[in-house]
Amino acid sequence: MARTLAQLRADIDAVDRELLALLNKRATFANEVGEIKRAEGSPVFRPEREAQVINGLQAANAGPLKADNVATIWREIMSACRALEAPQRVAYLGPAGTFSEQAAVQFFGSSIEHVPCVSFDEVFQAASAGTADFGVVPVENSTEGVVTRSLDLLLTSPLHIVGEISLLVRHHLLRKDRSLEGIQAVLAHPQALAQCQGWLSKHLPEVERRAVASNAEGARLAAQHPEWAAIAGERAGSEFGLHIAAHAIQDDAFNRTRFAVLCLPQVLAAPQASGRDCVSLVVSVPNRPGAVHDLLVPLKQHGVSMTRFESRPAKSGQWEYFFFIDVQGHPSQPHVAAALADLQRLAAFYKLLGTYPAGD
Ligand SMILES: O=C(O)C(=O)C[C@]1(C(=O)O)C=C[C@@H](O)C=C1
Repeated sequence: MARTLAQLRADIDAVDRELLALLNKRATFANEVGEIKRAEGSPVFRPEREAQVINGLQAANAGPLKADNVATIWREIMSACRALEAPQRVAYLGPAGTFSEQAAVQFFGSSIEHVPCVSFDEVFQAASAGTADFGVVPVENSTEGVVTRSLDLLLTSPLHIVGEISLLVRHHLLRKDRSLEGIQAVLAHPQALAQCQGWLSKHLPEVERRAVASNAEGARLAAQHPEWAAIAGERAGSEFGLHIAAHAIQDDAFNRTRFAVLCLPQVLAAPQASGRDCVSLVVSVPNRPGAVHDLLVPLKQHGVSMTRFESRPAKSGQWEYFFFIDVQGHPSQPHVAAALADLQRLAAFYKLLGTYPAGD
């Protein structure tokens, strides 16, 4: 005979008690791991280990839970266990409600100490000076291309990249009012204004577009000025009590932003190989014909795939460029190590930005 709702709920309660006991048992082990790490002076956060745990569980998952849900649940479990070992302070472009905050929480789980900053420069500063253990900054958007300030800061910063996360970015027009009537200015971060320019030109062609330090800052101001609207995500809307006057106004429905997770090498050295890794580097070449082509030859020769190639002016006034390159693999793999060594030999300037488990 089929069980009743009350019986099923009693069964769920019993399973929850078992899960709770098991989770606490797991947390006790993590605490012990924390003691060993403290004695060794080794880092608490081990992204490659977390990636292995999640990949292993997804492979073993018999369902009906979906693989994505397994990842989300264990990311939170490991976040809570990590916080017991030592709280991890994470800097990002604030205030509360930004996509950067969402990226930080999605990457580290919600058991972190938030360090909201007013600019990307301040995020780099916080993580370099030790006010935060990690920094999270956007590096690339699928509509607008690279986030130039982040790349410029990476070039000279002592921080290195230890992880990446990509978010689907949906921008809404947020306002005290639900209508588009009487809007005098639209406030957002310049990146968001650029990502929504098609919609703005069509629906609010006469309205001033005002750049502010972050989308959440725009939302905060729009909450105080009913004649202003902000472009931001849902998180910022609920944070500041705004309505969505127009939904998903970004020009590209699949608009994504990739964030880099940064820290000092003393906080966390390059993560070990997770099985699906990425290496980011920046190089420059002498200003002569064929130099860029020559630079890429070692990658082909050693069978290393390049997933990104971006140029930034070197600001020397000489039409010289820095090239930001991502390749697949880990330097512990001989073909990757050989390609990187050749690249380093050919480049006038070479800086390894980081080696980390590849994001989604
Ligand atoms: O295995 C470790 O090093 C742990 O500290 C345990 C644990 C986990 O909860 O599984 C927690 C934090 C680390 O980032 C990796 C994994």
